[in-house]
Amino acid sequence: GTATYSGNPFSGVGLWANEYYRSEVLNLAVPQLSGAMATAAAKVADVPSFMWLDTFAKTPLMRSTLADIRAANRAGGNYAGQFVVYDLPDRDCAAAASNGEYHIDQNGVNNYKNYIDTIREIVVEYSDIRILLVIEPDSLANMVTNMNVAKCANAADAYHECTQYAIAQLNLPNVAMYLDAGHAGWLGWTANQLPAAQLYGRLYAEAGRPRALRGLVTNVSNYNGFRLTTAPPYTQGNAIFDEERYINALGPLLEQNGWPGARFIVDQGRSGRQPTGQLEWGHWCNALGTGFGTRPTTNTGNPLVDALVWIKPGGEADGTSDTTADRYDHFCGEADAMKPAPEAGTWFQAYFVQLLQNANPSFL
Ligand SMILES: O=[N+]([O-])c1ccc(O[C@@H]2O[C@H](CO)[C@@H](O[C@@H]3O[C@H](CO)[C@@H](O[C@@H]4O[C@H](CO)[C@@H](O)[C@H](O)[C@H]4O)[C@H](O)[C@H]3O)[C@H](O)[C@H]2O)cc1
Ligand SMILES: [Mg+2]
Repeated sequence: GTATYSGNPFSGVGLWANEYYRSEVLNLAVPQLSGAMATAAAKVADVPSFMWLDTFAKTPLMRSTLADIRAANRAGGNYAGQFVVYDLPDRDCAAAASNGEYHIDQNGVNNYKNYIDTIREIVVEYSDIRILLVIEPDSLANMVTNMNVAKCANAADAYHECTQYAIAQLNLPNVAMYLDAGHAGWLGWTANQLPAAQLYGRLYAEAGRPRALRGLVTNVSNYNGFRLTTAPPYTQGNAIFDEERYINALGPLLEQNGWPGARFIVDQGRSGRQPTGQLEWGHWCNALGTGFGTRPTTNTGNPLVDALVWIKPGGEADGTSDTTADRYDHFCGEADAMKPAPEAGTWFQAYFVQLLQNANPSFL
């Protein structure tokens, strides 16, 4: 069947447009639009994107999505599922907007292991389907650059233990995993490249070079171009001003630091407009001047890059702009952050409209 694979796990399968995002677009976005915008918006629902398992309560959605895919494959399809594993204890340790349900000082590591065990059960139940996994956005990248942040330093051991547990438990024949590696404006800085390569290489070796661990994913929930000819102004003279340059720099360092053959996928869901409206490269929250980007494809033009994909579902907020909220992060209050914005992960209609208006290729 489609499940087992060799080489690029994105080759030879169709990607699935899951019902969760389809429902947001068709039931939340489209009814607020009319005419050509409504017609264009409905097309977005057909673009395959990753489903975020950002709470334990959403794990049943993984099962229902895989049941949909099984039915489609039985009817002649050849679809794979795409999911984001995202529930570390003390999650998003350098920010506030996406803090999660589990806490290290409240049995968080054991809760996380139960979350992973649940996902493993579902993967085994659907061993007839190829399952493409992004593992824990923002976690390891924070271990590279934010050990000066108390919450990150305190979370380091738990992040390491939980990541190794996830890799081991999800190392299954129908799975391909990509570990989060920030983006060009994060780990692409010269000072960060080698420490990043050493951290990922060590993880890969410690994990025993698991077959299902295919490589790294970049630009999750960020807005960088994949292949630009002009450096955006906010890239501050960094020679690594797009994701391809970052990957071409990191790939060889991984080869030299214990991870030969690592491959990459890149989030392009919100990268269609370059330069974006960001005033600073580090302003990650609800950035102005962005658009839906390249539709998911394996036609990347780079042997290190398995696919360009949509990981952060465009239209779901990055964080609330309500300064009185528990999870308020000052980055969501910046001049280049769209306001008013709802809590991370909830529907942000004005942002969806911005992405649709600026989409490249256009949906209009
Ligand atoms: O001129 N120079 O030579 C020079 C050298 C070094 C410099 O330092 C670098 O500056 C960079 C900023 O330019 C920093 O990158 C930012 O780091 C933040 C985390 O700390 C990231 O935030 C995350 O973003 C995620 C979505 O991507 C959110 O989901 C998540 O919640 C959120 O926490 C930003 O993206 C990312 O852009 C680097 O760490 C820092 O090392 C700077 C200049
Ligand atoms: Mg985030």
